[in-house]
Amino acid sequence: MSDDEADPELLALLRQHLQGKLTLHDGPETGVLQGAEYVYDNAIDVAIDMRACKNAAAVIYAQMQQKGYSPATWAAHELHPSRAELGDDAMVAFVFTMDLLNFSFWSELPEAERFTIEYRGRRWTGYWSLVAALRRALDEGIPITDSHFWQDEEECTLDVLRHVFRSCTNEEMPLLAERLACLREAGQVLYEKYECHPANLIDEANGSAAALVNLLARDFKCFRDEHVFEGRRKPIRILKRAQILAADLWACFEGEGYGDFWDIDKLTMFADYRVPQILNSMGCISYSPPLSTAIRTKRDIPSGSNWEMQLRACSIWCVELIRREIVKQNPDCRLNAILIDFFLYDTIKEMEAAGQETVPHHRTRSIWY
Ligand SMILES: Nc1nc2c(c(CN[C@H]3C=C[C@H](O)[C@@H]3O)cn2[C@@H]2O[C@H](COP(=O)(O)O)[C@@H](O)[C@H]2O)c(=O)[nH]1
Repeated sequence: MSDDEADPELLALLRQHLQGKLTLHDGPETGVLQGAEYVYDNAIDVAIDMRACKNAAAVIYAQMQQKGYSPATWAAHELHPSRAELGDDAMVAFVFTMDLLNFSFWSELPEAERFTIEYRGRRWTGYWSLVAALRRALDEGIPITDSHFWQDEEECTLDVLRHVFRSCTNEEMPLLAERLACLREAGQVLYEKYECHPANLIDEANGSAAALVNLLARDFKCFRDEHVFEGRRKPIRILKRAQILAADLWACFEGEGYGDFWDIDKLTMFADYRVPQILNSMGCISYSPPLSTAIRTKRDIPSGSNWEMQLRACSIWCVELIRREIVKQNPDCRLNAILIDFFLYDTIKEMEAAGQETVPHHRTRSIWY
């Protein structure tokens, strides 16, 4: 075919698109948003306040504009390593390891006694303690981001992991044995299916964030964050760490190379224990009296329970409604659920640091978030 003859198949696709018959954004779906809406439609303990969401949309958008929120915000955090520092493949391995273990840092101990990592002369807690511990391990020559190491039962032992995550207080990192199990499983799957390199997983997703999320949920039990809701045959997919892994890659590679996903806007908010907290403090979601009491008295809310599923799924749906409201109020804006989520997480952490938390976050201990 000479250069000036267009490919008939391409012409047919173009014709369908122009006739509105083909949304070029077809492609893999994760099903997370649909499941979140289903739970919201059947929730009785969590409600969404549309007026508060409209107000929140305006406030969030204004502050995100003012702070210039963009994928580059990720690398702006002083503790996140940069691509330049690590190189692309080591950066992928770091982000993969980080989001494999990115769960359950909360503690009931006072600030001075809770699990804390000392690194570069500072004390890091919560999510940042994970980032600090991984960087400290690499500085110490421990190959904590190498999947061969994860599989080596002589080298990568629970005691070595205790050393990697040693606290400068008496409290051990929560769920340490579970974290070792995640590393072991991921090492095994990467060995069996992806020649030991997470970068091969990204290549397999072929530029689709939804496909990457689905591959993670399909091949790794420890990423398969899905739970039965009210006996429904199909489990509800939340996939928080699988989604935040795709989002962190997109952000740290600023949408290029290993972070280049054509469907990145399909990802939803990451249902953790911090964003529901700020949504509740902004009045966007509210709780039934029993659930509200359970959260305010810091009672354990079991993983996969009806209350917990409502909390997580309604938060996902609430952020989607805020996102739609932001787009309605600012038609040309390019914000997606990821950047709104990152902003909400960072904001509640600033509020926590300033002692301005008005409601506690909910207490669920699990490997999912
Ligand atoms: N939804 C959502 N959840 C997030 C994050 C992050 C950090 N992301 C960084 C990357 C870009 C952003 O700008 C952030 O700087 C951690 N988490 C989750 O929160 C919990 C940790 O809470 P705490 O113990 O208080 O630090 C735990 O479940 C963890 O998985 C986020 O962004 N969104």
